[in-house]
Amino acid sequence: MTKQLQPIQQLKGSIKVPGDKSISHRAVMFGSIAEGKTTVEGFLTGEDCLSTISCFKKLGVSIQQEGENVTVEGKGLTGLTPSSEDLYVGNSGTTIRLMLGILANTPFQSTLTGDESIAKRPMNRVTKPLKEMGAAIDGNDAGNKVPLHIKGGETRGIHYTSPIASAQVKSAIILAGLDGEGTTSVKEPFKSRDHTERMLKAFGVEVETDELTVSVAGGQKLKGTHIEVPGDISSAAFFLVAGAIVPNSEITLKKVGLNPTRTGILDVLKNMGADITYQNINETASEPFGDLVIKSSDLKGTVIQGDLIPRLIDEIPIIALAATQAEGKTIIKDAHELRVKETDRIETVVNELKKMGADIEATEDGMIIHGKSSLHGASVQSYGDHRIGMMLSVAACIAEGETTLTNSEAIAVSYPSFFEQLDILSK
Ligand SMILES: O=C(O)C1=C[C@@H](OP(=O)(O)O)[C@@H](O)[C@H](O)C1
Ligand SMILES: C=C(OP(=O)(O)O)C(=O)O
Repeated sequence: MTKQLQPIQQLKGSIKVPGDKSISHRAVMFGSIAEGKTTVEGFLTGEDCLSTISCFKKLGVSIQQEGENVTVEGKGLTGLTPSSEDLYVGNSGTTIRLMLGILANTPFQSTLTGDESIAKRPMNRVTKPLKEMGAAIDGNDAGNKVPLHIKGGETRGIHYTSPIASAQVKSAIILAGLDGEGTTSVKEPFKSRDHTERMLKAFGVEVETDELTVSVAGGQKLKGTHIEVPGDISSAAFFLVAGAIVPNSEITLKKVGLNPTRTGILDVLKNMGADITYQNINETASEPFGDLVIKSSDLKGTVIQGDLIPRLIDEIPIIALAATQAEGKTIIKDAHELRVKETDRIETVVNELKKMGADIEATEDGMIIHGKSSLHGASVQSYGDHRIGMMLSVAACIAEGETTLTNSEAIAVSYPSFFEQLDILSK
C-alpha cells in the first residue's frame, strides 16, 4: 500500500494508544501454559500478537479473542499438543524466540517459520542456550535461521551469561527453565525489559531478581490470572515526538505503560528539552502506567549510549527524527542490535531520512545527526518495517510538500489504528 502524506499545522487532543506489544504476547503465552483460565484486557490486536494467538491455537490451546479482550484456557506447562502445521510467526521476533523457550519443555517436534524479515534474523542467541539446556534444535544455518525444528522435553537448568541485553533471550531461557531440572539463571550486560519477570509473578511463579540476574527454580506451575495491558510506550513514542516537533501542538496520551525498563525515551526527550508532564499515575497488578502530556518545544542534541540503549531500543528510529529537529549534534552509539531488527534500522533510518533532507550518517553501532534541518517531502519506503513506516509518517507531518510512503501496511504489525489516531489529532 502507498500513502500520500501532507504536512500538518498542529496536533491537538487526547488519544489512548493501543496495548503494549511485549505484554500482550506474554499474556497469551503464559496464559496458554498456565493451569486454569486467563483473561486479558487491552490486548494489542496488531499482527504480531495475532501471530502469537494463531501459534498457540495450533498447539491445542483454546483462545477466544474479541477485539481487545482475550480468554485463554490454559493447558499447563506440559499440556501443549503437536501442531500438524508449521508454526508461522509472521514478522514477530518476540513470538518465535519466546515460543522456542516454551517448546523446549514439550516432548514433540515443532517447526517454526516466519516472513522474509524473520528469515534474516539470528536465532542462535536463543537456540544455543536452549540446546545447552537439552532441547534438540536444528534448522537453516545450523539452527540460526528459520525454518527451525525443535523437540524438547527434558531440560536442565543452566546459569547463562548473555553477551547481549535482550529480553527475548532472557525470557526464552527462563521459560525453558520453568519445567527443567534445577535452577536456571540469566545474567545480562545491562538490564533489559522485565515484563516476563513481573508477569510470571502475577501467574504465581517465584522469580528472583538481583540487579542484572534473574533466576527461577524448575518444577513451578503457573496459575491463570487476569492481565490488564497498559498502552504501549513504544507506540506512544511516535506521538511524543510528533507533539514535540509539530509547532503549536499539545497531545495527551492516556494510560501509557511506564515500566522503568521502557521509559528511556522519556529521559532522552526531557534531556533534549521536551515539555512532557505526567498525570494519573497508577498500577495494574504488575505494571505502572499513567497519562503523558506533550507540548511542542525547542529541542537540543544529546548523546544516547550504554545502559540507556535497551530502555529505548525500539524508539531509536523516532528519536533519530527528533534529533534532526534539535539544535546541534546527537550521537547514538552501542546500538548494534538495531542491525538485526525487522530491518537493519541503522541503514533504513539513515537512507530514508537523508532522502527528506536530514544531515545524518550511519556508524557501526549507531548514527550521528546534525540539526536542525528543514525536511522536505520525498518518495520513501518502510522496507516492511512498522517502526520505519511510522517514523517516516511523523517526518511527513513537518516536511515541506507531499511525502509518498510505500509499504505503509507494515504499520499494522504493532499499531493498526496509527493513521486514524494521527487524523484525530490533526483535525
Ligand atoms: O521481549 C520483548 O518483548 C522485546 C524485546 C526487544 O528485543 P530484544 O530482546 O531482541 O532486545 C524489543 O526490541 C522487541 O520489540 C520486544
Ligand atoms: C523489534 C521489534 O519486535 P520483534 O523483535 O518482536 O519483531 C519491534 O517491535 O520493534
